[in-house]
Amino acid sequence: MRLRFTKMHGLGNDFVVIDGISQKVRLTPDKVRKLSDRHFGIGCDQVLVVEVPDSPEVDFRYRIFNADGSEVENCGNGARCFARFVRDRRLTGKTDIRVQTAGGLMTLTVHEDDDVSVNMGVPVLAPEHIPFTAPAQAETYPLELESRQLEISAVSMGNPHAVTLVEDIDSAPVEVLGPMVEAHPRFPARVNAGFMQIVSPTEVRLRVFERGVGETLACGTGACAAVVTGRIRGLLDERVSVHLPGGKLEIRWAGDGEPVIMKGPATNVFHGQVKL
Ligand SMILES: N[C@@H](CCC[C@H](N)C(=O)O)C(=O)O
Repeated sequence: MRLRFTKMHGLGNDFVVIDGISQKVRLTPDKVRKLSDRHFGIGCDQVLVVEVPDSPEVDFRYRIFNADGSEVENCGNGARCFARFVRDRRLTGKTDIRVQTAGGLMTLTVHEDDDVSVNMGVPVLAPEHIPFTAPAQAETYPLELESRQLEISAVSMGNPHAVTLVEDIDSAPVEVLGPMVEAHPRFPARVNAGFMQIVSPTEVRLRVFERGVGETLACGTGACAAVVTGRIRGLLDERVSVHLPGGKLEIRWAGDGEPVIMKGPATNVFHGQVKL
């Protein structure tokens, strides 16, 4: 099977994006791992597949696969790249695009400057829906690791996130704690592990150890989750700049019951064909 693809990235969180409308795409976890491999494949954090939606009320469905082959519910940077992909390939002429993912519906807006805004939906805090094992919903939860206890906040942005506050993001042991949090038994579907340094009420620094990938240069849903948890803890304002290793995202959250809005870039790298 030969597939046309586009390599894209959102702040260095990189994707192989495949048009599953004009070509037949049958991905297995093994094929996703091959495409994602940085030595023997194209290399990416996630593979995204654009498909015809189930309902005429939305414009597209897009599916998200982590580099380890697992299919997941949501991807913020991927959503922005998806929006640019369907516009650039003229799969739609709309500037407001409605898309269905395994995590729910999203609306994306492509701006004149090519940045994309995404309505990421209302964050979910009920532990059983994250999913996270806890006796009751709380702002923070103690999480026992082998060597120490962390104080985490937990939220779903369609996909699960645990966020820990750190003093200094540069020296935070993300590569050690990240895998322990990701695989913690209290997160039955595993979890994306974010580490956030608060710089001011309008500015944070963030590193994310992503479920199914490892540490990435940026995580869109992770940035939304970090701002939601920081707001709930009374540490952040409504509009926050999130500085990730790969660049900056603007996140807005008005609070309880409101959707999170994310704005940032989406970049084409190259087009190609691959034999699977
Ligand atoms: N990079 C993404 C998140 C991708 C999915 C995540 N690894 C998961 O397993 O939930 C983003 O920008 O949000």
